[in-house]
Amino acid sequence: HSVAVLGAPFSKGQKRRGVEHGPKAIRDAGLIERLSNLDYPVHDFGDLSFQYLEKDEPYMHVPFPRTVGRANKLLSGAVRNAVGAGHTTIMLGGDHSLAIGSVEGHARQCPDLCLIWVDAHADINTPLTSPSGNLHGQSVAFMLKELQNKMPELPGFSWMKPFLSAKDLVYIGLRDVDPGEYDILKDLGVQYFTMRDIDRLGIQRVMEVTFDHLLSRKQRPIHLSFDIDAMDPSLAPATGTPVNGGLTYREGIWITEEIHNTGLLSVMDLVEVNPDLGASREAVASTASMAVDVIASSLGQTREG
Ligand SMILES: N[C@](CCCC[B-](O)(O)O)(CCN1CCCCC1)C(=O)O
Ligand SMILES: [Mn+2]
Ligand SMILES: [Mn+2]
Repeated sequence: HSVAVLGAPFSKGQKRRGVEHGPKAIRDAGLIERLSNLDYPVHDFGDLSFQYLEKDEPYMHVPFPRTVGRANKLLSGAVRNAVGAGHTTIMLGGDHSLAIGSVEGHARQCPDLCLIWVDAHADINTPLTSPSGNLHGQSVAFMLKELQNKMPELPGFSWMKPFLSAKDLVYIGLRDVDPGEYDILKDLGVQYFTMRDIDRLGIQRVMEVTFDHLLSRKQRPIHLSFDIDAMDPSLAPATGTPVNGGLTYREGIWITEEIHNTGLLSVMDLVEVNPDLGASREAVASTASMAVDVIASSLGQTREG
């Protein structure tokens, strides 16, 4: 079937400028050409245009709630339409707050989806536990039904309600988890693999256990939300919250090859590429190239020809 590419140039889920240029950096690294070499039609939907609301006072210590909420409402509709049209959909961020709209829109079309979150961070703070207030560190908390009694009514988010169960989520690559997030992960019994777990088990076993956890009872659509900061900063330096000790190139590509081989990938986010944060043009180019390799591998590019 066909692939849709959707650019989401948005940055208000966090405070560092530049991540809104992520989609352009990934495209400039040759994404469309690389996908066209694979054997299905590619539809580039271009970039969404987001409204930046001028009057958008913080709620508690959460900045830009209305702007982030509105952006995700728009993105939700776009992803829902792309999936509904039969496309495997690639959302290019932009910061990780965009996963709220991407996964929500996907879930409206595919309510039985499961979510694989590849990231150095859990992004599961509530507004009450968040150390920064930044919504890119809270995306998963907005999705989970089990957390709705812990979530305040944020202005800008009345268009959605939680839609995901904790058992339908697996994390891979965690290495910078806040205390409040750790408590939530333990309380909810979320399945997660830290970089230490990957060192102990190896990435092949991690993927076997991930698919057993998510797919053994029944096959269903996969939403892959891939934060480029899951990769080691030596491979993806141009990102807002780099953390040492990340995935090797081969671990990252093993993850995406195995997800492709399930035949169940339905929507993928590739977020947090910030071309303004590379120390050199080479650093930006290697980060964007890493993003293209992750996406192409998720869509069937192989290392064996
Ligand atoms: N957990 C953090 C980082 C969120 C990163 C979002 B992502 O994954 O999309 O890039 C805070 C991390 N931590 C705060 C204390 C000092 C060290 C960093 C937060 O701000 O919630
Ligand atoms: Mn993230
Ligand atoms: Mn991250």
